[in-house]
Amino acid sequence: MPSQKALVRRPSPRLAEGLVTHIEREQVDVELALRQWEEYVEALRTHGWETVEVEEADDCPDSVFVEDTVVMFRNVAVITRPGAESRRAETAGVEEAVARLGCSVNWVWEPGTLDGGDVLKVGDTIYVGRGGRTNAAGVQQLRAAFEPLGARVVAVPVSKVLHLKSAVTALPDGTVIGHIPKVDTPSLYPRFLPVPEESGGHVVLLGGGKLLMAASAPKTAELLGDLGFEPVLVDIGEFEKLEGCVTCLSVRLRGLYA
Ligand SMILES: NC(=O)NCCC[C@H](N)C(=O)O
Repeated sequence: MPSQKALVRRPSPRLAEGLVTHIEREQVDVELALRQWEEYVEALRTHGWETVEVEEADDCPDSVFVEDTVVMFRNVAVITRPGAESRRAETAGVEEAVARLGCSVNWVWEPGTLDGGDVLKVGDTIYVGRGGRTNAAGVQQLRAAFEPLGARVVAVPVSKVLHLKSAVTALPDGTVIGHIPKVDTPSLYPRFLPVPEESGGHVVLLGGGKLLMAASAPKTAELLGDLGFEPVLVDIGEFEKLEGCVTCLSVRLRGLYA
């Protein structure tokens, strides 16, 4: 069976100070967040993923959103240069973790900025959101890293939400899903399915037809269940207060050369 590892990172005690850009700040309950994180990790494990914890970064409030710090394609990890300066210190621990797992490591360099939340892979197509956190140089550097490996990098504008994957993700059959009011250009995707809730646009593919989704999207879970998928719901309410989604709490590594 191919290696199925997922990187996760325990929330910082300073989580409540995490960045908020597009929504009103609400008080975060750090203890509840920790319990929600543990349940999220448990859901990954239950569905066949070996979780690997990146060393905690207690001084980085947003470090739990580990997806933003690294982008994987096959065995190659691109360590990002997060668009928010306050998040740049998060990358060192992630770099160490992926190197230890045997990944080939590459980097986004100044003046490039890129957040992993802006990168959506659908087969060999890599959509990259050009928005508040990812700039044109970041997009170019991602192209340079992954196109020689056989990927097609497609840049898409993001203006309504924090990251591309705050707007859209993809089902196992490649259909892109999103809540229309939050999606800049749905016509960019060859197959697009509108969903009734904003957080319904976020799915983590667990394998087979199983989809890890936020409990805040019950109508979308019903819609996708009715299409023959198996939603697995987790409550990530404390992370949603900081513009986090199910996708951003892990990085799945499927192409490890090990
Ligand atoms: N990929 C993601 O959706 N990441 C969420 C990051 C939330 C964090 N508070 C931030 O603003 O960077």
